Amino acid sequence: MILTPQRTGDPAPAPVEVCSVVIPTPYGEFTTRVFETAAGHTLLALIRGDVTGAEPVLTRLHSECLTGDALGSLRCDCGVQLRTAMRTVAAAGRGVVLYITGHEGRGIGLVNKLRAYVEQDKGADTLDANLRLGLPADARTYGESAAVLRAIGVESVNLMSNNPDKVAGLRAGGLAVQTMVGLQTAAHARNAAYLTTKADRMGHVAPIGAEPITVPEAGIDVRGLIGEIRPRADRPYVMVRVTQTLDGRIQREPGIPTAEEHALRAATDAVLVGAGTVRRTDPSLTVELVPGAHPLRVVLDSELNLPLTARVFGGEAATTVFTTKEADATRADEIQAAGVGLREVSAGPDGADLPAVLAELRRGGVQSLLVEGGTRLIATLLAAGLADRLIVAISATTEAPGDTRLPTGLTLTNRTAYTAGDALLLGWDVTA
Ligand SMILES: Nc1nc2c(ncn2[C@@H]2O[C@H](COP(=O)(O)OP(=O)(O)OP(=O)(O)O)[C@@H](O)[C@H]2O)c(=O)[nH]1
Ligand SMILES: [Zn+2]
Repeated sequence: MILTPQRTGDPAPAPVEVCSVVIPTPYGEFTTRVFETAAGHTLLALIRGDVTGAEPVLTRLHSECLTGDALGSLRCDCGVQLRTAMRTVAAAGRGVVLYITGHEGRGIGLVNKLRAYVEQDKGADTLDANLRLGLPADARTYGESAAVLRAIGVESVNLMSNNPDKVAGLRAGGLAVQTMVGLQTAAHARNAAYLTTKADRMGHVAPIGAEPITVPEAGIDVRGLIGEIRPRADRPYVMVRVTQTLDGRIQREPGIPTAEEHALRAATDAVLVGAGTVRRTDPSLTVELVPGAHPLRVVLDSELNLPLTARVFGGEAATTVFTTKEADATRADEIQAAGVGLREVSAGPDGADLPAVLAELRRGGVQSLLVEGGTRLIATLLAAGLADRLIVAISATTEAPGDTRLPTGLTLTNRTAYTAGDALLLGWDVTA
Protein backbone atom coordinates (compact mmCIF):
# COMPACT_ATOMS: atom_id res chain seq x y z
CA MET A 1 0.00 0.00 0.00
CA ILE A 2 1.33 3.44 -0.89
CA LEU A 3 0.06 6.30 1.21
CA THR A 4 0.25 9.72 -0.40
CA PRO A 5 -2.01 11.84 1.76
CA GLN A 6 -3.02 15.21 0.38
CA ARG A 7 -3.80 17.71 3.07
CA THR A 8 -5.46 21.03 2.91
CA GLY A 9 -4.70 24.08 5.05
CA ASP A 10 -6.00 24.40 8.59
CA PRO A 11 -9.18 26.38 8.93
CA ALA A 12 -8.01 27.61 12.38
CA PRO A 13 -7.33 31.33 13.15
CA ALA A 14 -3.90 32.70 12.28
CA PRO A 15 -1.04 32.05 14.74
CA VAL A 16 -0.20 34.94 17.06
CA GLU A 17 3.35 36.24 17.40
CA VAL A 18 4.29 36.34 21.08
CA CYS A 19 7.92 37.49 21.03
CA SER A 20 11.14 37.71 19.07
CA VAL A 21 14.45 36.70 20.63
CA VAL A 22 17.97 35.87 19.50
CA ILE A 23 19.07 32.24 19.98
CA PRO A 24 22.84 31.80 19.71
CA THR A 25 23.74 28.33 18.39
CA PRO A 26 26.86 26.51 17.20
CA TYR A 27 25.77 27.72 13.75
CA GLY A 28 25.62 31.36 14.81
CA GLU A 29 22.75 33.55 15.95
CA PHE A 30 19.22 33.02 14.72
CA THR A 31 16.59 35.68 15.20
CA THR A 32 13.77 33.58 16.53
CA ARG A 33 10.21 34.74 16.11
CA VAL A 34 7.81 32.82 18.31
CA PHE A 35 4.21 32.11 17.38
CA GLU A 36 1.35 30.46 19.26
CA THR A 37 -1.38 28.70 17.35
CA ALA A 38 -5.07 28.34 18.09
CA ALA A 39 -4.43 24.67 18.93
CA GLY A 40 -1.98 25.76 21.64
CA HIS A 41 1.21 24.84 19.79
CA THR A 42 4.34 26.94 19.70
CA LEU A 43 6.16 27.45 16.41
CA LEU A 44 9.68 28.87 16.40
CA ALA A 45 10.87 30.55 13.22
CA LEU A 46 14.68 30.57 13.38
CA ILE A 47 15.55 33.22 10.83
CA ARG A 48 18.81 34.10 9.15
CA GLY A 49 19.03 37.12 6.84
CA ASP A 50 16.22 39.03 5.16
CA VAL A 51 13.60 36.45 4.26
CA THR A 52 11.02 38.85 2.89
CA GLY A 53 10.37 39.36 -0.80
CA ALA A 54 9.76 37.27 -3.86
CA GLU A 55 13.13 35.48 -3.94
CA PRO A 56 12.56 31.89 -2.71
CA VAL A 57 13.75 31.35 0.85
CA LEU A 58 15.66 28.22 1.89
CA THR A 59 13.25 26.76 4.42
CA ARG A 60 13.05 23.75 6.71
CA LEU A 61 9.77 22.68 8.31
CA HIS A 62 11.00 20.63 11.24
CA SER A 63 8.54 18.44 13.11
CA GLU A 64 9.38 18.28 16.80
CA CYS A 65 11.04 15.02 17.83
CA LEU A 66 12.24 15.05 21.42
CA THR A 67 13.99 11.70 21.14
CA GLY A 68 15.84 12.54 17.94
CA ASP A 69 16.38 16.31 18.31
CA ALA A 70 17.34 16.47 21.98
CA LEU A 71 18.47 12.96 22.88
CA GLY A 72 20.09 12.09 19.57
CA SER A 73 18.03 8.90 19.26
CA LEU A 74 19.11 6.78 16.31
CA ARG A 75 15.65 5.35 15.73
CA CYS A 76 15.01 8.25 13.36
CA ASP A 77 17.08 10.85 11.53
CA CYS A 78 15.45 13.99 12.98
CA GLY A 79 18.37 15.23 15.07
CA VAL A 80 20.80 15.01 12.17
CA GLN A 81 18.27 16.65 9.85
CA LEU A 82 17.69 19.53 12.28
CA ARG A 83 21.38 20.28 12.71
CA THR A 84 22.06 19.88 8.99
CA ALA A 85 19.21 22.28 8.18
CA MET A 86 20.46 24.88 10.68
CA ARG A 87 23.99 24.62 9.34
CA THR A 88 22.81 24.84 5.73
CA VAL A 89 20.73 27.96 6.43
CA ALA A 90 23.63 29.50 8.32
CA ALA A 91 25.97 28.76 5.42
CA ALA A 92 23.53 30.21 2.90
CA GLY A 93 23.12 33.33 5.02
CA ARG A 94 19.40 33.50 4.30
CA GLY A 95 16.68 31.10 5.34
CA VAL A 96 14.29 29.81 7.96
CA VAL A 97 14.16 26.73 10.15
CA LEU A 98 10.59 26.49 11.39
CA TYR A 99 10.52 24.29 14.48
CA ILE A 100 7.02 22.92 14.91
CA THR A 101 5.83 21.69 18.28
CA GLY A 102 2.57 19.77 18.11
CA HIS A 103 4.06 17.64 15.34
CA GLU A 104 5.81 15.27 17.77
CA GLY A 105 5.42 11.66 16.65
CA ARG A 106 3.96 12.76 13.29
CA GLY A 107 1.26 14.50 15.27
CA ILE A 108 0.28 11.69 17.65
CA GLY A 109 2.34 13.07 20.56
CA LEU A 110 5.35 11.87 22.52
CA VAL A 111 3.73 9.16 24.63
CA ASN A 112 1.96 7.62 21.66
CA LYS A 113 5.18 7.71 19.64
CA LEU A 114 7.00 5.88 22.42
CA ARG A 115 4.18 3.33 22.52
CA ALA A 116 4.52 3.01 18.74
CA TYR A 117 8.21 2.22 19.27
CA VAL A 118 7.15 -0.67 21.50
CA GLU A 119 5.00 -1.98 18.64
CA GLN A 120 7.95 -1.54 16.27
CA ASP A 121 10.12 -3.60 18.58
CA LYS A 122 7.49 -6.32 18.23
CA GLY A 123 7.85 -6.22 14.45
CA ALA A 124 5.56 -3.49 13.09
CA ASP A 125 7.04 -0.87 10.76
CA THR A 126 6.71 2.82 11.61
CA LEU A 127 3.42 3.15 9.75
CA ASP A 128 1.66 -0.01 10.98
CA ALA A 129 2.76 0.71 14.56
CA ASN A 130 0.58 3.84 14.59
CA LEU A 131 -2.33 1.98 13.00
CA ARG A 132 -2.06 -0.84 15.55
CA LEU A 133 -2.59 1.78 18.25
CA GLY A 134 -5.68 3.02 16.47
CA LEU A 135 -3.91 6.24 15.48
CA PRO A 136 -3.35 7.82 12.07
CA ALA A 137 -0.08 7.08 10.29
CA ASP A 138 0.52 10.83 10.01
CA ALA A 139 -1.70 13.40 11.72
CA ARG A 140 0.29 16.51 10.79
CA THR A 141 -1.09 19.48 8.91
CA TYR A 142 0.90 22.40 7.52
CA GLY A 143 -1.59 25.27 7.40
CA GLU A 144 -0.19 26.80 10.60
CA SER A 145 3.33 26.58 9.21
CA ALA A 146 2.27 28.33 6.01
CA ALA A 147 0.59 31.06 8.07
CA VAL A 148 3.72 31.63 10.19
CA LEU A 149 5.94 31.77 7.11
CA ARG A 150 3.60 34.29 5.51
CA ALA A 151 3.57 36.32 8.76
CA ILE A 152 7.36 36.69 8.67
CA GLY A 153 7.24 37.87 5.07
CA VAL A 154 8.13 34.66 3.24
CA GLU A 155 6.33 34.35 -0.08
CA SER A 156 8.10 31.47 -1.74
CA VAL A 157 10.35 28.67 -0.46
CA ASN A 158 12.93 26.13 -1.49
CA LEU A 159 11.91 23.45 0.97
CA MET A 160 14.49 21.21 2.63
CA SER A 161 12.58 17.96 3.03
CA ASN A 162 12.08 14.49 1.63
CA ASN A 163 8.35 14.64 2.27
CA PRO A 164 6.14 15.79 -0.63
CA ASP A 165 3.24 16.05 1.82
CA LYS A 166 4.89 19.18 3.23
CA VAL A 167 5.05 20.71 -0.25
CA ALA A 168 1.35 20.05 -0.78
CA GLY A 169 0.52 21.38 2.69
CA LEU A 170 2.39 24.65 2.22
CA ARG A 171 0.88 25.19 -1.19
CA ALA A 172 -2.59 24.56 0.19
CA GLY A 173 -1.73 27.20 2.83
CA GLY A 174 -1.03 29.76 0.13
CA LEU A 175 2.74 29.60 -0.15
CA ALA A 176 4.71 29.10 -3.34
CA VAL A 177 7.08 26.12 -3.17
CA GLN A 178 9.76 26.48 -5.80
CA THR A 179 11.73 23.30 -5.22
CA MET A 180 12.05 20.50 -2.71
CA VAL A 181 15.70 20.20 -1.73
CA GLY A 182 16.53 16.76 -0.38
CA LEU A 183 17.59 16.51 3.26
CA GLN A 184 18.77 12.95 3.22
CA THR A 185 20.93 11.56 5.95
CA ALA A 186 23.37 8.67 5.97
CA ALA A 187 21.40 5.65 7.18
CA HIS A 188 22.27 4.13 10.53
CA ALA A 189 21.75 0.42 11.09
CA ARG A 190 19.17 1.45 13.69
CA ASN A 191 17.07 3.66 11.39
CA ALA A 192 17.60 2.01 8.02
CA ALA A 193 14.26 0.17 8.15
CA TYR A 194 12.50 3.37 9.21
CA LEU A 195 13.95 5.32 6.28
CA THR A 196 13.03 2.51 3.88
CA THR A 197 9.43 2.46 5.13
CA LYS A 198 9.16 6.22 4.70
CA ALA A 199 10.33 5.91 1.10
CA ASP A 200 8.39 2.75 0.21
CA ARG A 201 5.12 3.26 2.07
CA MET A 202 4.83 6.94 2.89
CA GLY A 203 5.83 8.45 -0.42
CA HIS A 204 8.90 10.32 0.80
CA VAL A 205 11.33 11.51 -1.83
CA ALA A 206 9.06 10.47 -4.63
CA PRO A 207 8.45 12.60 -7.69
CA ILE A 208 5.04 14.21 -7.37
CA GLY A 209 3.51 14.38 -10.81
CA ALA A 210 4.58 17.12 -13.15
CA GLU A 211 5.26 19.57 -10.32
CA PRO A 212 8.57 21.45 -10.54
CA ILE A 213 10.12 19.39 -7.77
CA THR A 214 13.80 18.55 -7.73
CA VAL A 215 14.10 14.97 -6.66
CA PRO A 216 17.38 14.72 -4.82
CA GLU A 217 19.91 12.13 -5.79
CA ALA A 218 20.00 9.25 -3.38
CA GLY A 219 22.57 9.71 -0.64
CA ILE A 220 25.40 7.30 -0.08
CA ASP A 221 23.85 4.01 0.91
CA VAL A 222 26.24 1.57 2.56
CA ARG A 223 23.56 -0.82 3.76
CA GLY A 224 24.62 -3.39 1.18
CA LEU A 225 28.21 -3.16 2.36
CA ILE A 226 27.46 -3.70 6.00
CA GLY A 227 25.06 -6.58 5.44
CA GLU A 228 22.48 -7.69 7.93
CA ILE A 229 23.26 -6.64 11.49
CA ARG A 230 23.02 -9.77 13.66
CA PRO A 231 24.46 -9.04 17.09
CA ARG A 232 25.22 -12.12 19.21
CA ALA A 233 24.47 -12.48 22.87
CA ASP A 234 28.15 -12.14 23.80
CA ARG A 235 29.38 -9.64 21.23
CA PRO A 236 28.23 -7.07 18.67
CA TYR A 237 28.01 -7.75 14.96
CA VAL A 238 31.63 -7.08 14.02
CA MET A 239 32.63 -5.57 10.71
CA VAL A 240 36.30 -5.33 9.79
CA ARG A 241 37.39 -2.96 7.09
CA VAL A 242 40.67 -3.15 5.25
CA THR A 243 42.08 -1.14 2.44
CA GLN A 244 43.83 -2.96 -0.34
CA THR A 245 46.18 -1.54 -2.91
CA LEU A 246 45.58 -2.14 -6.59
CA ASP A 247 48.01 -5.05 -6.58
CA GLY A 248 46.19 -6.73 -3.78
CA ARG A 249 48.30 -5.90 -0.75
CA ILE A 250 46.89 -4.69 2.53
CA GLN A 251 47.53 -1.05 3.28
CA ARG A 252 48.57 -0.20 6.79
CA GLU A 253 46.66 3.06 6.91
CA PRO A 254 43.02 2.61 7.91
CA GLY A 255 41.95 3.97 4.56
CA ILE A 256 41.16 6.92 2.44
CA PRO A 257 38.94 9.64 3.93
CA THR A 258 36.00 9.23 1.64
CA ALA A 259 32.34 9.91 2.15
CA GLU A 260 31.77 6.14 2.12
CA GLU A 261 34.17 5.74 5.02
CA HIS A 262 32.19 8.27 7.01
CA ALA A 263 28.87 6.73 5.92
CA LEU A 264 30.10 3.39 7.28
CA ARG A 265 30.82 5.06 10.62
CA ALA A 266 27.45 6.78 10.58
CA ALA A 267 25.76 3.43 10.03
CA THR A 268 27.19 1.72 13.09
CA ASP A 269 26.93 1.99 16.86
CA ALA A 270 30.68 1.97 17.54
CA VAL A 271 34.05 2.14 15.78
CA LEU A 272 37.11 0.33 17.13
CA VAL A 273 40.81 1.00 16.54
CA GLY A 274 44.04 -0.07 18.19
CA ALA A 275 46.43 2.38 19.83
CA GLY A 276 48.93 1.94 17.01
CA THR A 277 46.47 3.26 14.47
CA VAL A 278 45.73 6.28 16.67
CA ARG A 279 49.45 6.96 17.02
CA ARG A 280 50.14 6.56 13.30
CA THR A 281 47.22 8.34 11.71
CA ASP A 282 45.56 10.30 14.55
CA PRO A 283 42.01 9.70 13.21
CA SER A 284 39.06 11.56 14.70
CA LEU A 285 36.72 8.61 13.92
CA THR A 286 33.83 11.06 13.59
CA VAL A 287 31.27 11.60 10.85
CA GLU A 288 31.99 14.79 8.91
CA LEU A 289 31.57 14.12 5.19
CA VAL A 290 27.97 12.88 5.32
CA PRO A 291 25.06 13.98 7.49
CA GLY A 292 24.98 11.34 10.20
CA ALA A 293 25.55 10.64 13.87
CA HIS A 294 29.00 10.02 15.33
CA PRO A 295 29.56 6.44 16.51
CA LEU A 296 30.93 5.63 19.94
CA ARG A 297 34.72 5.59 19.51
CA VAL A 298 36.52 2.67 21.10
CA VAL A 299 40.30 2.51 21.47
CA LEU A 300 42.39 -0.45 22.64
CA ASP A 301 45.30 0.93 24.64
CA SER A 302 46.56 -1.65 27.13
CA GLU A 303 49.44 0.56 28.29
CA LEU A 304 47.52 3.82 28.30
CA ASN A 305 50.24 5.83 26.67
CA LEU A 306 48.31 7.68 23.98
CA PRO A 307 48.57 11.46 24.31
CA LEU A 308 45.40 13.19 25.48
CA THR A 309 45.82 15.50 22.51
CA ALA A 310 44.92 12.61 20.16
CA ARG A 311 41.94 13.65 18.04
CA VAL A 312 39.98 10.58 19.07
CA PHE A 313 39.74 12.06 22.59
CA GLY A 314 38.43 15.40 21.38
CA GLY A 315 35.22 16.71 19.90
CA GLU A 316 31.67 15.94 20.89
CA ALA A 317 31.66 12.21 20.14
CA ALA A 318 32.08 9.83 23.08
CA THR A 319 35.18 7.68 23.50
CA THR A 320 35.87 4.56 25.56
CA VAL A 321 39.37 3.20 26.09
CA PHE A 322 39.91 -0.46 26.93
CA THR A 323 42.97 -1.17 28.99
CA THR A 324 44.44 -3.89 31.20
CA LYS A 325 45.73 -4.12 34.76
CA GLU A 326 49.21 -3.14 33.56
CA ALA A 327 48.06 0.41 32.97
CA ASP A 328 49.40 3.21 35.12
CA ALA A 329 46.82 4.39 37.68
CA THR A 330 47.73 8.10 37.43
CA ARG A 331 47.38 7.92 33.70
CA ALA A 332 43.99 6.26 34.10
CA ASP A 333 42.86 9.16 36.29
CA GLU A 334 44.04 11.70 33.73
CA ILE A 335 42.17 9.97 30.94
CA GLN A 336 38.95 9.83 32.91
CA ALA A 337 39.32 13.44 33.99
CA ALA A 338 39.36 14.29 30.26
CA GLY A 339 35.86 12.82 29.94
CA VAL A 340 36.96 9.61 28.28
CA GLY A 341 35.42 6.34 29.45
CA LEU A 342 37.84 3.73 30.74
CA ARG A 343 37.23 -0.02 31.04
CA GLU A 344 39.67 -2.54 32.36
CA VAL A 345 39.59 -6.05 30.92
CA SER A 346 41.83 -9.07 31.34
CA ALA A 347 44.98 -9.25 29.24
CA GLY A 348 44.96 -11.45 26.14
CA PRO A 349 47.92 -12.72 24.13
CA ASP A 350 48.43 -9.29 22.55
CA GLY A 351 47.01 -6.57 24.80
CA ALA A 352 43.38 -6.41 25.91
CA ASP A 353 41.48 -9.69 25.67
CA LEU A 354 39.34 -9.24 22.57
CA PRO A 355 36.37 -11.47 23.51
CA ALA A 356 36.21 -9.60 26.84
CA VAL A 357 36.23 -6.22 25.06
CA LEU A 358 33.48 -7.32 22.70
CA ALA A 359 31.38 -8.74 25.53
CA GLU A 360 31.70 -5.51 27.51
CA LEU A 361 30.65 -3.45 24.48
CA ARG A 362 27.65 -5.71 23.92
CA ARG A 363 26.63 -5.32 27.58
CA GLY A 364 26.79 -1.56 27.02
CA GLY A 365 24.22 -1.85 24.21
CA VAL A 366 26.55 -1.82 21.20
CA GLN A 367 24.88 -3.91 18.48
CA SER A 368 27.20 -3.14 15.58
CA LEU A 369 30.95 -2.47 15.61
CA LEU A 370 33.17 -1.34 12.77
CA VAL A 371 36.86 -2.13 13.18
CA GLU A 372 38.97 0.32 11.18
CA GLY A 373 42.48 -0.81 12.12
CA GLY A 374 45.19 -1.71 12.54
CA THR A 375 45.57 -4.58 10.20
CA ARG A 376 47.05 -6.87 12.87
CA LEU A 377 44.00 -6.35 15.07
CA ILE A 378 41.76 -7.08 12.10
CA ALA A 379 43.75 -10.19 11.18
CA THR A 380 43.49 -11.40 14.78
CA LEU A 381 39.73 -10.87 14.85
CA LEU A 382 39.32 -12.70 11.55
CA ALA A 383 41.55 -15.58 12.65
CA ALA A 384 39.70 -15.90 15.96
CA GLY A 385 36.31 -16.07 14.26
CA LEU A 386 35.29 -12.80 15.89
CA ALA A 387 34.41 -10.93 12.71
CA ASP A 388 31.11 -11.11 10.87
CA ARG A 389 31.79 -9.09 7.83
CA LEU A 390 34.82 -8.11 5.78
CA ILE A 391 34.65 -4.87 3.89
CA VAL A 392 37.42 -4.29 1.36
CA ALA A 393 38.14 -0.88 -0.03
CA ILE A 394 40.41 -0.86 -3.04
CA SER A 395 42.48 2.28 -3.20
CA ALA A 396 43.85 3.83 -6.36
CA THR A 397 47.46 3.22 -5.43
CA THR A 398 50.15 0.64 -5.58
CA GLU A 399 52.19 2.29 -2.84
CA ALA A 400 52.60 -0.18 -0.01
CA PRO A 401 55.56 -1.68 1.79
CA GLY A 402 56.74 -4.98 0.33
CA ASP A 403 57.11 -6.33 -3.19
CA THR A 404 55.72 -4.27 -5.99
CA ARG A 405 53.76 -6.12 -8.62
CA LEU A 406 52.30 -3.23 -10.59
CA PRO A 407 54.29 -0.18 -11.63
CA THR A 408 54.07 2.68 -9.19
CA GLY A 409 53.37 6.28 -10.07
CA LEU A 410 50.23 5.67 -12.06
CA THR A 411 47.58 8.36 -11.90
CA LEU A 412 44.17 6.77 -11.68
CA THR A 413 41.07 8.85 -12.37
CA ASN A 414 37.39 8.58 -13.33
CA ARG A 415 36.66 5.59 -11.21
CA THR A 416 33.68 3.50 -12.13
CA ALA A 417 32.30 0.99 -9.69
CA TYR A 418 29.95 -1.88 -10.36
CA THR A 419 28.69 -4.53 -8.09
CA ALA A 420 27.92 -7.80 -9.79
CA GLY A 421 26.84 -10.73 -7.69
CA ASP A 422 29.35 -11.03 -4.90
CA ALA A 423 32.05 -9.21 -6.81
CA LEU A 424 33.00 -5.58 -6.60
CA LEU A 425 34.42 -4.34 -9.88
CA LEU A 426 36.36 -1.11 -10.03
CA GLY A 427 37.61 0.61 -13.18
CA TRP A 428 39.92 3.58 -13.57
CA ASP A 429 41.34 5.68 -16.41
CA VAL A 430 45.11 5.24 -16.22
CA THR A 431 47.56 8.07 -16.92
CA ALA A 432 51.20 7.02 -16.99
N1 LIG B 1 4.56 7.95 15.25
C1 LIG B 1 5.85 7.94 14.95
N2 LIG B 1 6.46 9.12 14.77
C2 LIG B 1 7.76 9.10 14.48
C3 LIG B 1 8.50 7.92 14.35
N3 LIG B 1 9.76 8.24 14.06
C4 LIG B 1 9.82 9.59 13.99
N4 LIG B 1 8.61 10.11 14.24
C5 LIG B 1 8.20 11.51 14.22
O1 LIG B 1 8.15 11.91 12.88
C6 LIG B 1 8.38 13.29 12.77
C7 LIG B 1 9.39 13.50 11.68
O2 LIG B 1 8.84 13.01 10.52
P1 LIG B 1 9.63 12.21 9.44
O3 LIG B 1 8.66 11.31 8.79
O4 LIG B 1 10.88 11.62 10.01
O5 LIG B 1 10.12 13.27 8.43
P2 LIG B 1 9.24 14.38 7.79
O6 LIG B 1 9.31 15.53 8.74
O7 LIG B 1 7.90 13.90 7.39
O8 LIG B 1 9.99 14.63 6.44
P3 LIG B 1 11.39 15.34 6.23
O9 LIG B 1 11.07 16.76 5.95
O10 LIG B 1 11.97 14.68 5.06
O11 LIG B 1 12.17 15.16 7.48
C8 LIG B 1 8.83 13.75 14.12
O12 LIG B 1 7.76 14.40 14.75
C9 LIG B 1 9.13 12.46 14.87
O13 LIG B 1 8.84 12.56 16.25
C10 LIG B 1 7.82 6.69 14.54
O14 LIG B 1 8.38 5.60 14.40
N5 LIG B 1 6.50 6.75 14.85
ZN1 LIG C 1 12.62 11.70 15.07
